[in-house]
Amino acid sequence: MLPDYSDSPVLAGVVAQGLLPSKRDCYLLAQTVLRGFASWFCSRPAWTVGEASATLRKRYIDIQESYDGVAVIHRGCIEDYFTEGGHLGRGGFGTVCRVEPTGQGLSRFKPLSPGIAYAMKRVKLPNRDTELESLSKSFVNIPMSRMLEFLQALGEERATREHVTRNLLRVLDMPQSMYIVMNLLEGPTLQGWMTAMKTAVPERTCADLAQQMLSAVHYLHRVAGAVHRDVKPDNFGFVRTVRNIDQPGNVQLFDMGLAWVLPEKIQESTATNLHDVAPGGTLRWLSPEAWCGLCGACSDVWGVGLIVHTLLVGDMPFGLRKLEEEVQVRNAVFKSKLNLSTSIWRRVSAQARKFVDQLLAKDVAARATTTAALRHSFIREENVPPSWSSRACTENVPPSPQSPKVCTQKCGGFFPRVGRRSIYFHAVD
Ligand SMILES: Nc1ncnc2c1ncn2[C@@H]1O[C@H](COP(=O)(O)OP(=O)(O)OP(=O)(O)O)[C@@H](O)[C@H]1O
Repeated sequence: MLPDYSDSPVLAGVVAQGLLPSKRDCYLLAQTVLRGFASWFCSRPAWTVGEASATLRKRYIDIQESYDGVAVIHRGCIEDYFTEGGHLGRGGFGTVCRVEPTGQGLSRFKPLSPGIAYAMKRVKLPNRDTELESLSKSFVNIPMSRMLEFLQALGEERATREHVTRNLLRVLDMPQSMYIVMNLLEGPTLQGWMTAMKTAVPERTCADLAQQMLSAVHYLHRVAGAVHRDVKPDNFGFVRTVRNIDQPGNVQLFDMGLAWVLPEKIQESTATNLHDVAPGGTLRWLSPEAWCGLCGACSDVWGVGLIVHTLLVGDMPFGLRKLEEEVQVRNAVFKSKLNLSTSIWRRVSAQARKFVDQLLAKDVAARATTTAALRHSFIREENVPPSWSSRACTENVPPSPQSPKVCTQKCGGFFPRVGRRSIYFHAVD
């Protein structure tokens, strides 16, 4: 639709006075109309639902025929199916709340069970192709069968055992929103837990958490056939409330918002392959290859490596914690060397150091695959010392300027809270 220019001052003045327009008025009028047309023409793609966005909607509509985990409803009647029971969190892409299915919800959506509370995330469906770029463009490009395999893998009970939050249902509320119904994580996020920690984590606990995180990304790569692209402590959550630092319990990987579904599931032989993807992730948690617009299974391994480094010594490598600017972070990732021989690291076992070194190899060919990492002696419990990894080093970790509340007021905070929000950004060449 063309914009309405009838309220343009030139035209309004001419019409109001009942005068014939002068040559100058005609000239101004023509200019206004031309300018209006030009701006309409330039902004046109932003007004239309792009082809890719429309394809995505159509794919979900088609898939509901063959898969119980996808359903389409119209005109905002989600409240008929779910009762909201409190806000759980908000991210850059949506809000999450606790819900329980109503009787109507239970009879309409097969994957749900009575008497169980779930987490439900509301995401705005992309209206433009530009928004789709960083979100789920891969959904549009892969064959339908792969999209279905991905959704099914996230919906299986096995996902829970492999430390991935189970996505039971995607409800498309046309045309605006999508609701993702997941198993409810009752404990804090890994970042929340780390931030509230008064002291360092025992090495054995670090190994246990590392095993769970690797198992999650391994499942996503090998069974669902996707790369997560946003592995960070904010995207792991404890299934239950944490009571014991030695055995904090099970964590699960959630937030598949940036997951990139690949045409083929990843195997050991393709675990170091890199794919050309739309850039996306969280600044300090980006792998070296992500800065070049590339991504693969190894990029998620890098994310786990950063988390394990932080768990073991209370700080991120390469001085990342203190960096704010995109260019500084990029330089640190490319130019700073991984230093595992500082005084704080000398308190950590040799196998833990080797493990971190292999996960944070900048060259993807040298970086451990998930299979190799899961077989590492650090992960195997009998080899991990039960000692505190670096108990005496709390004073070396200044409170993060980004979380003064948690770090300074509550407990002095051992772990920094850094770089929380997922972003789309343009990688520099
Ligand atoms: N299954 C769940 N159970 C309990 N809480 C959850 C669950 N999923 C998400 N949350 C809460 O909601 C918050 C936001 O969720 P999520 O990270 O998926 O949103 P996002 O928009 O993708 O965020 P980000 O910008 O960090 O990528 C989380 O930090 C967490 O606290």
